[in-house]
Amino acid sequence: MTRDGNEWSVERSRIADVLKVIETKKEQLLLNTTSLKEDIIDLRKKFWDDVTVNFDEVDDAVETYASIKQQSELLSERERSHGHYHKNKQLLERMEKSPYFGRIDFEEEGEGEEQIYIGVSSLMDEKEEYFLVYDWRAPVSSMYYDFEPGPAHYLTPSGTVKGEIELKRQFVIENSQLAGMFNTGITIGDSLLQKVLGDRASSQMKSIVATIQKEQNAIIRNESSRLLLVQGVAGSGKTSAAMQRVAYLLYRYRKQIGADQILLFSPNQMFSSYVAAVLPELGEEPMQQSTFQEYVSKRLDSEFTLQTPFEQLEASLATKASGAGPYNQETVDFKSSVYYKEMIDHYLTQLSTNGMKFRNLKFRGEVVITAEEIKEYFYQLDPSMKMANRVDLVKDWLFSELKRIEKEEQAKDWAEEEAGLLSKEEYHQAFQQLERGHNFDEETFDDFEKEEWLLRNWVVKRRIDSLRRKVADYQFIHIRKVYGGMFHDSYSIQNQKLPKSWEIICNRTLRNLQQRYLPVEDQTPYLYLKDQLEGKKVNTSIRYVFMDEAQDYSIFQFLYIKELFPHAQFTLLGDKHQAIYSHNHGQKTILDEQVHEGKATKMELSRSYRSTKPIVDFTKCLLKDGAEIEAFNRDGQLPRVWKTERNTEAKKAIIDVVRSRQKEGHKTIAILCYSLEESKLAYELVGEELDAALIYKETQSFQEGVLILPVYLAKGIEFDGVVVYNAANPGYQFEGGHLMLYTACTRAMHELDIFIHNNCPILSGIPVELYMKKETAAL
Ligand SMILES: Nc1ncnc2c1ncn2[C@@H]1O[C@H](COP(=O)(O)OP(=O)(O)OP(=O)(O)O)[C@@H](O)[C@H]1O
Repeated sequence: MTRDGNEWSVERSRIADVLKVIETKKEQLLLNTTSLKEDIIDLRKKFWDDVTVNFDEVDDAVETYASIKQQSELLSERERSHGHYHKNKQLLERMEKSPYFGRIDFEEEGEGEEQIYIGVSSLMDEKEEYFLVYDWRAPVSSMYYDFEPGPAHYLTPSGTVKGEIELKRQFVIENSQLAGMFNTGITIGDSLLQKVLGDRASSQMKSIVATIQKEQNAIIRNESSRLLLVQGVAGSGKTSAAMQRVAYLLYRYRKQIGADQILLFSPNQMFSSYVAAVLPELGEEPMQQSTFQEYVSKRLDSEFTLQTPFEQLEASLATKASGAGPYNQETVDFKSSVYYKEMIDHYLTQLSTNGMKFRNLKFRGEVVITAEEIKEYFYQLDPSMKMANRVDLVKDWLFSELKRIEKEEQAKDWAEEEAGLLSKEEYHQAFQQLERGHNFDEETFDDFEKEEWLLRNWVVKRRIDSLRRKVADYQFIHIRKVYGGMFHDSYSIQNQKLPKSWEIICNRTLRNLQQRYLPVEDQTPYLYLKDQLEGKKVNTSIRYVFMDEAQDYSIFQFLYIKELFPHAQFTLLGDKHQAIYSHNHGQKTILDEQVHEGKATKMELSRSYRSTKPIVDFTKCLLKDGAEIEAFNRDGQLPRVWKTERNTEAKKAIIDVVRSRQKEGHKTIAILCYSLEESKLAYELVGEELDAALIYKETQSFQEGVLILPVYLAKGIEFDGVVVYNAANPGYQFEGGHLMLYTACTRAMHELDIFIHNNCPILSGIPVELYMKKETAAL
């Protein structure tokens, strides 16, 4: 299509018309907003003028309360509307720059043809009669992503609408100007995608609404599955699809759910900040985000020193790199399995008749209720009751016992003494608290005896309340000992297959518990046991849970998370080829359908969009079963493998390579290392000269420039150029190590440079025509 052709001028003039409507709507909105703003200021100023305040009689007080309530409701309604207007204004401003990106001409069976323009939000004409632009999430818009010209259909709540797409067109509208226009046959034409994917990396992920692919659209709009599994190769758009799916669900169920009812479990906080801008860009509130580790810390931090997943990984990387084999692998495998969960369930059945461990309750340094008494009470309760219910009955009994003890203590000498020795501040505090609790009338504090008695009560209560809090928090159960009970000789595990190194596992677990150290593999099982005894801490308000990088969760972790959100539908997205954590080497991941016993729907994405074709062709050869990976046809240079012998040589080579990438215009360049230790070495070698940032903690945020970081911290993120610091690190050669190298190389969008300081068997299997061998002398 030529730029001066008739079609161009028709589309240009339509854009101009739509922009006029947007302008008018903006003016209208501004007018309404101004008057609303004035209303709000006025209401705030005169808030008390319209309220009749009278507390003389009960009836007057009720009336006063009602009138305050009415006035504040009016104010908050106005404030809400103002927020709403503000959001609409932002959307209109966004649409002003680019009102739409697609068009389909659709002839519905038995009806005339309609031109459907599609954009980030819908827009009606000035009379609010017909749509100038349809929201990309509207049912009719789905055809844009799903069909080429020809027969097409879409689903509406009242049934399927069939018809024919006569034309499908894409637009590039930048700064209100038509910059490109393509009629397209296939789903979403290559030209636009080429353009989008050729752009530079950014510290914030972008939305992909204009170029969503058919297979991604199926994930985004899936409504039927309670458990959706998405296995997608590196760069296939899993995270992007997840973000658009959140936006879709917020639109589809806008009357039923809000952004605070959607939760994304992300791999780390750097990733969270990377994806945070996508939903606001689409005019939606961001969903809740958390890492599983944050949840675990909240629950167990006060009881244990917790190992972080990164510490666990580092420990395992260090032993692999030294050639000693995976650290602690059998323990990790065992404790991450469903089998271990079943073992805990079995243990719980035993606990219902014997073996529970309780703590003595101490008051002023003396035991007032012994662990033995608590145990006796517990085991005389009906054993057919759930453990958690029995524990609650014990709690109620303890509360009543504490009441009795409180009374007894009030009569003791220490209470009299302590009441007599209160400081001025304490006395004041006691007076205020007693006043609040209506424990005395005005005369009481003038009556010496009464006052003394009240103060005695107060000092006893103050002390016993801290004990009450402990009881309320179930601290009377010695969970650490209960958990450890499974690893004692006295516990007989019948008919259960245990790992070969069971004895070592037992000793190590008991030692850790004694030292109050909880490694990652014990954290979820410990919480699971704790919840079975104390009652589950479920969250019923969350309706959708997304788990990105799902291959990094153990089956046990997933089962646990699933129980935490009983009313939620789950979307798990991940890539089996990027499973770099200890618990999933060679094991089934939660992306396997079999793990979910036929209750999951699985979708696969095999096309990679992030990297250029030469990079994808190279990286897929790092995998044994990479043949299924398909590259999007975007041109680029072959990856380069640089061989350096000595550190001084490597230093110069890496600096030169990074500088030449910068000269080519690339802004984010990552030097990816095997471990944190290697990252520190790399930083020492080239950090200062390249003005690079060393990323060593997951809490650091993602920024432009040269970054030096371990591969596992770069998960889910992408860079213009990637430099692999040393692909010959022995750790990569170990079982699962090639997946780390694969993860590292697939972070590159445009350029990939790999350094090897030695021979590198892992690269020897890659056909030589897929990369350039470089000697450093060539620099
Ligand atoms: N349909 C699309 N249109 C435009 N860009 C896309 C599309 N799908 C994916 N991309 C781009 O491809 C890149 C990779 O996407 P994303 O990070 O969502 O993939 P991923 O599958 O989560 O990757 P990984 O598993 O490697 O972290 C991003 O830059 C994204 O914008």
